[in-house]
Amino acid sequence: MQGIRRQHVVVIANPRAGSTTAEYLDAVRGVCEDHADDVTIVRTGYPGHATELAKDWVCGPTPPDLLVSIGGDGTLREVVAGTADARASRTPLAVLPGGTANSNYRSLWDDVPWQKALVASLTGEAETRQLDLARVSPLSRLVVLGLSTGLFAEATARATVIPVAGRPRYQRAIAEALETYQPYEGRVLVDGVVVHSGKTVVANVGGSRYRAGVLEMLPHSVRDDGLLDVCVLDPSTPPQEALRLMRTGRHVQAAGTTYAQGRSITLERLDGMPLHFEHDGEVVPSDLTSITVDVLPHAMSVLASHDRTRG
Ligand SMILES: Nc1ncnc2c1ncn2[C@@H]1O[C@H](COP(=O)(O)OP(=O)(O)OP(=O)(O)O)[C@@H](O)[C@H]1O
Repeated sequence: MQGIRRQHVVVIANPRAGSTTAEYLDAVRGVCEDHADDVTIVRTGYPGHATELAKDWVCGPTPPDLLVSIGGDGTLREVVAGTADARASRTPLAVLPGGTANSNYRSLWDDVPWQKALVASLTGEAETRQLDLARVSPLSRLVVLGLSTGLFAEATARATVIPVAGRPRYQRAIAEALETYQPYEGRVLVDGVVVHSGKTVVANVGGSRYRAGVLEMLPHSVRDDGLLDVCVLDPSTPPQEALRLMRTGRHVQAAGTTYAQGRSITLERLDGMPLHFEHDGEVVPSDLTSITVDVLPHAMSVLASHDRTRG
């Protein structure tokens, strides 16, 4: 497999994502042209466009032999939504960073320089992994990276108006959210069994070990084990301290942390107020007080590093 040459590479790029610039896309084109006969770069024009483009390319008359997603975690979710139903196409998918948090990129490539990931994807040196996805019901939304409630949902909503580039934007958003945030009365069930009941600072289901690019929220998560990981924090450990520990995954040993794995995770808010949540970095408006996240085992085929440390 090593040293193959691609015939046609299609790059779907979100020019509105946090770090996708014209110069970056020119550089990507240059690297692709060293290893492929034909390179097409298509830019998204509106939210949801990446799903349409991905579906059209992989289901069309001339599918590429490599599809590349450039943008952040939201862009990748849109690309996967377009290709997951068309898996018969078997078009390999490569992920490059181009967003703000780029948590998927970190999880797949351990943040190596993008050139290394791209060359490995072009030449066949990368490993193909069949990652688990998840679906949120009753909304029927596909989740790639992970889903969270409480503090993280609040911070994600704030992040859109914070004029700071890159991962520090989410750090700032979380710090701001902490100033006014109140834990909610919640319950979490894993495969029908209650694992948490009471004050809830944040519940995170995934997916990726990382959220916001730097918080190792799910340090035990393996993305192709057919299971979802869930981590819930209550206020026993002050959230500021829990977030500090989370940078190295040590929050799982802290007081008030619940960590579990299963195929179906139900998140509830018990005080009658809507359960605010985000997934893949996008806040989902809804009046629901309860949602269930079900694993879709091995539903996403993606190229990744052989050398990643874990997950
Ligand atoms: N041409 C466009 N104009 C406006 N929005 C767009 C356009 N194309 C895509 N989008 C939207 O941009 C949003 C943000 O993209 P994305 O999440 O990839 O970047 P990010 O927020 O910078 O990165 P991350 O999710 O890694 O923090 C997506 O929700 C997508 O729907």
